[in-house]
Amino acid sequence: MVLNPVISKLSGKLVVLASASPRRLEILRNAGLRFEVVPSWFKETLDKRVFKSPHEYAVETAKQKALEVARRMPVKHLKTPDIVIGADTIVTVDGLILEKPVSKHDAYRMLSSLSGKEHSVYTGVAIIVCHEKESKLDYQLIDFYEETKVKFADLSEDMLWEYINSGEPMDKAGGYGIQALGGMLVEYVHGDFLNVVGFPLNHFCKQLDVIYNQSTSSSDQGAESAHLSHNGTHVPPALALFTASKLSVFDLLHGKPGLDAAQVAHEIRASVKGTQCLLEACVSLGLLTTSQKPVYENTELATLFLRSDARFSLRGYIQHCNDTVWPLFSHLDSAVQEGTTQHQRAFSKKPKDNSQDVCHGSQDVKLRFMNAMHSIAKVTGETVATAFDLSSFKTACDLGGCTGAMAYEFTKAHPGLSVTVFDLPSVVEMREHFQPQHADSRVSFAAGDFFKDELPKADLYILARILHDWPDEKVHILLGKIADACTPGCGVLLSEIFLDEDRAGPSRGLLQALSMSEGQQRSAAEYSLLLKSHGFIPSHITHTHNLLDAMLCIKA
Ligand SMILES: O=c1[nH]cc([C@@H]2O[C@H](COP(=O)(O)OP(=O)(O)OP(=O)(O)O)[C@@H](O)[C@H]2O)c(=O)[nH]1
Repeated sequence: MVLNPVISKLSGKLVVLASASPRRLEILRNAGLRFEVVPSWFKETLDKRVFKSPHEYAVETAKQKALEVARRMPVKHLKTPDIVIGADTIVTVDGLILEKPVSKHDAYRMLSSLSGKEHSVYTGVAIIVCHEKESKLDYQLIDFYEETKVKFADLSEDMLWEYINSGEPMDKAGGYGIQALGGMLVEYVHGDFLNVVGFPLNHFCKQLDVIYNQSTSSSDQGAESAHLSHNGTHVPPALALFTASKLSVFDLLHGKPGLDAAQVAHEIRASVKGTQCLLEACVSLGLLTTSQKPVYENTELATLFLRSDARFSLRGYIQHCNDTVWPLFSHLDSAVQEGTTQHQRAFSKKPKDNSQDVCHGSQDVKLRFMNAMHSIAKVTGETVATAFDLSSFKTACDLGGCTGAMAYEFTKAHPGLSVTVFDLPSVVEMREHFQPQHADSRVSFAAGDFFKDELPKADLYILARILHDWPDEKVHILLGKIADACTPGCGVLLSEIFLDEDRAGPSRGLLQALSMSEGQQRSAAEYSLLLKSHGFIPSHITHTHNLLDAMLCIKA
């Protein structure tokens, strides 16, 4: 019997479990999944110090385990799997990561550090969806982690050694097996039990659901996805999101959860039939939930990211995508044929660069653009600001820092740092429209054009989502100006999407490049080369699992 309908959708596909763990095999078999087991040869030796948090280490290890198998199979097994699943379980206590013990003494060290305390168990999971393209492996990666808290009773020396001598600890993270004798050591478990055993089944099924629903909604011509379109053509999921956001559906349902379609239609002044279709589409995309009646409520995702007043609201960015990015993409065929941006076709006007748009656009256009940048900076700011130890820098300048949302994250994370936001006069003028999350006198604003004017003096220059907008010639002008303003020891903190070195991903960067703007997406090595040519030596690079990656470079 298969309880989860998504598991049954995988029948007929070559699903591979890249794990030698008998527990993972059992958990997935019991769930009705049919798969082959190909244990990964990836050695679990990643440097733990480069990960900001333990779960990032577990996710990266899971990803490397799965990728090793996905890459090996077409060569050694002469078949390309459809899906490869990798996982890695770790235990953390007192800031330390515990994996499988290497000896009895190591098991003793681990178990005695857990005695009488609560600890966290993280399992990182990577799902690689593989495709073969011109006999090369092309893949989509989905990764996630689950945390479970476990408390151990006080363990006497006798108990500890008896347990260790049973042999059970040796192949288990943290040196215990909760599903067997180790269960006797445990006072309580908060969270998913199977996550401790080695595989978060519930979270996995939810992720499969997302993958399955996304792929059906983007490839099926089924009645449901064609529902909203009058001519019966396919409606991309993004349009339902854009429209619901524009009509303030998520704000409405946050204030008044549990309205039916007619009530929502009345409030947003739309037709009942159209609203019904829109709400149903949003449910299918995981943005709304519905009940038997049927009435509608925001999902957690919508509450976190789609409300206007949410801390991480993406509403400004969604509106920018709807009004500016989407019209460009609706001429993608011409963009690809001509290799140029489609401003002329989409907006009946000549393309302008970003700065000109912000300088010369109407008040509305400027505000919309700033809103979009503000949304992204709020969502990514904390991750970028905390990516590196910046304690040696006292002053920073956030070039093109717009509303200051990123700068406020930097001062919050680094008590000794002051940040000057440097942006075009028209942007600095309008920043008052955006309330900072907390007042901070260490953030100041200066107006100017970073290509033409003198840059404010600083120890550290922040370039977050700036360089991808420009071709190499312009990047050299800007980096040259920064280099002139820097003395040895000063730094550049660059934050962008870093493309894989083989340019096989991530797709969010490659898809963004399709807008054919003046700029270009680059890999970490390509950015490093540009920076090195101005005397900046990369000291740390991090792939953050948030929208942006980051690199810290120091002036030699
Ligand atoms: O309570 C329990 N906690 C943990 C386990 C088992 O511990 C291991 C964790 O190790 P890892 O994630 O590195 O996985 P491996 O066994 O080495 O297999 P891979 O081939 O996937 O690397 C895991 O087996 C858990 O099941 C347990 O059994 N109980």
